[in-house]
Amino acid sequence: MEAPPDNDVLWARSLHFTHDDGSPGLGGVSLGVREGEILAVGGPRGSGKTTLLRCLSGQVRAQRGEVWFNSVPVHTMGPMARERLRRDRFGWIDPAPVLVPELTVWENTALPLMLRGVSRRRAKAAAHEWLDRLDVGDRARRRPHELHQAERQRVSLARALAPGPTVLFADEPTAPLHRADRAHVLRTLTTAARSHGITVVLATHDADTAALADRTVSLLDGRRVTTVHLPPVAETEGRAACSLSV
Ligand SMILES: Nc1ncnc2c1ncn2[C@@H]1O[C@H](COP(=O)(O)OP(=O)(O)OP(=O)(O)O)[C@@H](O)[C@H]1O
Repeated sequence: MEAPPDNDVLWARSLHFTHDDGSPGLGGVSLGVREGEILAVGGPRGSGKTTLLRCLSGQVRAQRGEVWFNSVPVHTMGPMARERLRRDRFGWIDPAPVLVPELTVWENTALPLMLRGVSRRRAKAAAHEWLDRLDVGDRARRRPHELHQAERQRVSLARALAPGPTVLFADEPTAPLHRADRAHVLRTLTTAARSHGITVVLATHDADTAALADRTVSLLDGRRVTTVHLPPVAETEGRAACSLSV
């Protein structure tokens, strides 16, 4: 088994994933993610972005291929070890906010920290700090149903960032937000990640979102493709793009 390059925090080789019902998910994806990098995973709906993030974060195990985190093989870990890795080192943001309805906003935000053994007092302070940064500090004592969808998604971001994950996986994190909100939340997310040295793997089919990343890898039908922009040939033909499997 060949070990991954030292400067890649995440490294995957030839991931093949088929869903339980036989639907193809990934058809041999390889990639490396450098420490502190913000990597966008682009591609149209159904191209395999979510499946790739789930394999990289250890939520599911690819049937074939390898995933390494900081030179440790994830693909050979059992479910408990993968669960611990996700709890201690990774953060996850879903396209729609998933919060515990019975807990207040600050309790939701503090929860991952407390699960890692941080005291309630310190977890509360960190939660408030992140909620303020994401402009929802004034909602800290409310319950999720009292907030707008966009505010709930900001809380999800605060909850994912508060424990300072090594890698944050964000699956279309601004999908439920309006355009103006989207830009602000994304800037906050990328600025926070850069200033705290958090590596981000961001699934998106939105070019504006991908533009905030350091690099983009594109998927099509569960495989990596390279998008080539061709220069305009004639005024009437405009600009063209095509995708090549690699
Ligand atoms: N739980 C599942 N069971 C069966 N097939 C699935 C399941 N989840 C996804 N798929 C299929 O796997 C393929 C890849 O889906 P995936 O959600 O990874 O793509 P995506 O690029 O994230 O799409 P989207 O932008 O719509 O979220 C699609 O054909 C999809 O229909």
